[in-house]
Amino acid sequence: MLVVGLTGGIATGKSTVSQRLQSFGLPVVDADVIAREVVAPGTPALAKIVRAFGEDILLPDGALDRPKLGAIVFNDEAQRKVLNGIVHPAVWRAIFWAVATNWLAGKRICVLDVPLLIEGGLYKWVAKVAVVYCSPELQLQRLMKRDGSTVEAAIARRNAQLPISEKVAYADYIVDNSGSHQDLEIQVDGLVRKLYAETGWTWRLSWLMPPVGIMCAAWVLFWNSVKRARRAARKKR
Ligand SMILES: CC(C)(COP(=O)(O)OP(=O)(O)OC[C@H]1O[C@@H](n2cnc3c(N)ncnc32)[C@H](O)[C@@H]1O)[C@@H](O)C(=O)NCCC(=O)NCCS
Ligand SMILES: Nc1ncnc2c1ncn2[C@@H]1O[C@H](COP(=O)(O)OP(=O)(O)OP(=O)(O)O)[C@@H](O)[C@H]1O
Repeated sequence: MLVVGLTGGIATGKSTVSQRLQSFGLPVVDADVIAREVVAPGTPALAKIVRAFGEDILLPDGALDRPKLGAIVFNDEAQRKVLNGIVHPAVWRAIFWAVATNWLAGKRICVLDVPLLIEGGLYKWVAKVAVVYCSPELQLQRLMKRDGSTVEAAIARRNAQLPISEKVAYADYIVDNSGSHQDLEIQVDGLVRKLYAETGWTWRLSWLMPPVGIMCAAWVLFWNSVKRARRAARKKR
């Protein structure tokens, strides 16, 4: 399976690209969605956030007050590091399991949509890196329009990441999103063709993965039951 890291700067168009990739049937693992799931009410990560940032960081219904936490961490690097230290390990773990699941399901390609792919070092673990690019000025305009944010808030968010001009240095593929939505679609279609060409012939063996996965799971269950039986026998003696 070809694992592709999809990244870019904030609001350069990753989600728009990943929607198009999904329309071709490619599985996309979205780190932003995972980052929300791992801080849902009742999770260990949310408890740690409350310990670090105080009870005030929760809404009356117990959910995380995201705008409030955003206002803190996007204006204070030290606080952002604290939050990243809590949330990122859980996100990386969930991404690992999502990749493993797609692999066992015999998928030919798996795309990881991760805003902090470069900053977090995950780019070292993927076969190919695709960077969605647009100029910093256009990025700012799109960010303000999408989030209805002030120029100061948008700049603070943009500055919390490696500049897009530095991210492109890590790219195997650059998706230039400086034009219209239609221009972007043409580029993504080209990217999909290149990715399929990259998978070579080995993916043809991927139909083996589901039965192998089932056999592995059966083996784990069997081995656990053997261990349980041995423990029970030892207790009797
Ligand atoms: C600070 C939080 C609560 C703000 O939530 P909010 O709903 O306003 O933003 P959302 O999560 O939708 O993120 C929007 C974009 O901001 C950027 N961003 C988010 N977190 C970070 C961060 N820690 N550092 C730099 N950029 C970030 C990404 O480009 C992301 O796509 C939230 O972003 C968060 O929990 N961030 C830490 C987890 C993280 O790093 N997520 C990114 C994927 S790993
Ligand atoms: N080619 C384009 N022309 C005009 N607007 C665009 C274009 N591509 C994306 N946009 C808009 O720009 C905004 C940001 O795009 P998108 O949400 O896909 O970015 P993102 O990189 O996923 O952002 P984030 O890092 O916050 O997750 C959205 O409102 C989107 O509709």
